Amino acid sequence: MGETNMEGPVAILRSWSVHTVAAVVFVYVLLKVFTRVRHKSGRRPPGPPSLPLIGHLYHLTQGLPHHTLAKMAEKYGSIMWLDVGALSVVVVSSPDMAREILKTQDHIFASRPSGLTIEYLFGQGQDLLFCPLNDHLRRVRKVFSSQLLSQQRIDSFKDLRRDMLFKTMAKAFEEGHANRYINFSDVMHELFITTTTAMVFRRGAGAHIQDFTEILMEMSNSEWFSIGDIFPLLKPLDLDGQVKRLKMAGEKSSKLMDSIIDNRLKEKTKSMSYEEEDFLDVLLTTSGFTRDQVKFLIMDIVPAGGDTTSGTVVWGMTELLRHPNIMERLQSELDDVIGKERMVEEADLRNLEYLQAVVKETLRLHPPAMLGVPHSSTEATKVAGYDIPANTWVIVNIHAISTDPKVWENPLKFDPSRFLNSRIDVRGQHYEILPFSSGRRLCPGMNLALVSVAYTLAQLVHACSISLPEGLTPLDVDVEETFGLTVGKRNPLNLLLTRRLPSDVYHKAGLNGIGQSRIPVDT
Ligand code: HEM
Repeated sequence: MGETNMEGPVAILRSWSVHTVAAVVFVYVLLKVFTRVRHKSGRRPPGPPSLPLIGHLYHLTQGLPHHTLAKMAEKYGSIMWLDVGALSVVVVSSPDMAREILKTQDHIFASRPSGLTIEYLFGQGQDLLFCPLNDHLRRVRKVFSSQLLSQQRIDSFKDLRRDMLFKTMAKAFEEGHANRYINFSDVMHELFITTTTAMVFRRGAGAHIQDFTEILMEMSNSEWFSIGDIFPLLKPLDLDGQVKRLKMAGEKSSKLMDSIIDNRLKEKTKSMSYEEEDFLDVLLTTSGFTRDQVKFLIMDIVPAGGDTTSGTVVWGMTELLRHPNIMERLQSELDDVIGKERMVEEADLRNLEYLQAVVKETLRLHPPAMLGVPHSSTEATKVAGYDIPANTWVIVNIHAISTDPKVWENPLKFDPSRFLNSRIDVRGQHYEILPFSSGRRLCPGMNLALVSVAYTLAQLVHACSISLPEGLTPLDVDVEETFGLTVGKRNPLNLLLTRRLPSDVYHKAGLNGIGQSRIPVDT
């Protein structure tokens, strides 16, 4: 997902007219009264001093929010209270607090806040990502785990993942052969968006990929919250133009999805085998989903699965290039287990212990969703002795937890060996590291993501010689971040990829020479 403009609301505040200011003062007075009533009952968690009207919004616009909030937690504690306009937000930053939210009181905190993005793009949460805690959520999650993202289904896309990666590698070799560097972040982004889209529409997506990608870009430029969410009484004024933008994106995506669904329904799909079914087939044949719900669910999958996975591969490669000794150790493991006479297959992954440690360490230091996805409380409750009202937003600072010096030795050091012979895993059972979160909202794409990241990194490190642009050393590879719905690498990672294995190995694997890989799907 793209970079979110966290300064948006602040820029808008600067450009308000006299009428707007009058409206704001009115709202402020109302809010003051409202806040007093709201705060009267109960003991709130500690938090920094807040500014009139905007509350703590100011703090969230300073620097990268996951770092800012982690710093604030050092001062105010592992459970903090923030007022962002009319929104009440609790931020938790320790394994114990995460366990309380995601396990002990998961039945209360597993809902989602509402907001304009959710209202206009996802039919008030009829998708999965933004669905509140209700029967629809339980039903959708069941379909995702038992059918859409079951292990059997993930395996059925094995050849697709391999062919897409081979196609990408063939193109990169062609560039490498001509001594041209590739922008690795862009190449991985394209690989995972196209692979995920191809899983959704295995057949007939080609003509729509461009339109689909444009809509996704518009969606990923949306903010979690807009002026209308922060100050609900200003919603009708649409000061940041968010409602207009979201309405347009919603209509565009609905039209596109209608034409794709109409075409699909015209096809005869009855004789199809399990291996040929794509996500769209599964959703259309699962009884009980309305056409709109199918559309919203499809619009969840590509953004949720594409940028997170590609971002993890980019961060993994970045860290390997910064640490040549770790890269060498991984290469030796691959050469020992696979040899140099064939390419990596997904079945090999379980035998690659150091590779798995590299993936875990990458997800510890660079979880793509550093602040997860906001949860919301369905009823008033107590956490650590503090009173948390119903409808409070809850943010789990995944980054703060997995770099907490009380939990991790040398927390900022990239050191995969900390996971060798360790019982700690990234699958939501250990609250010290929660890249996929935990509990009722645990990422349903976790198994797919883990196999995709491990396979891609293994294949690239084993089958490619990877060089930095001339004159650059490992010390020049930076880890500067952007903040958005996912946290990406700010500066491009330019790389030269050439072949590392004997030529006939690529030929035997179907990676037919330079730039001539077979193209398996109609994308
Ligand atoms: C490295 C890759 C990935 C990471 C780190 C990741 C992480 C996350 C996180 C932190 C959440 C929020 C959980 C919560 O609210 O507590 C989430 C939700 C979700 N993810 Fe992933 N994800 C990844 C890949 C994927 C993939 C490949 C898919 C699907 C193809 C996917 C689909 C979803 C969906 C649909 C949700 C919403 C679940 C719900 O609200 O109940 N994710 N993911």
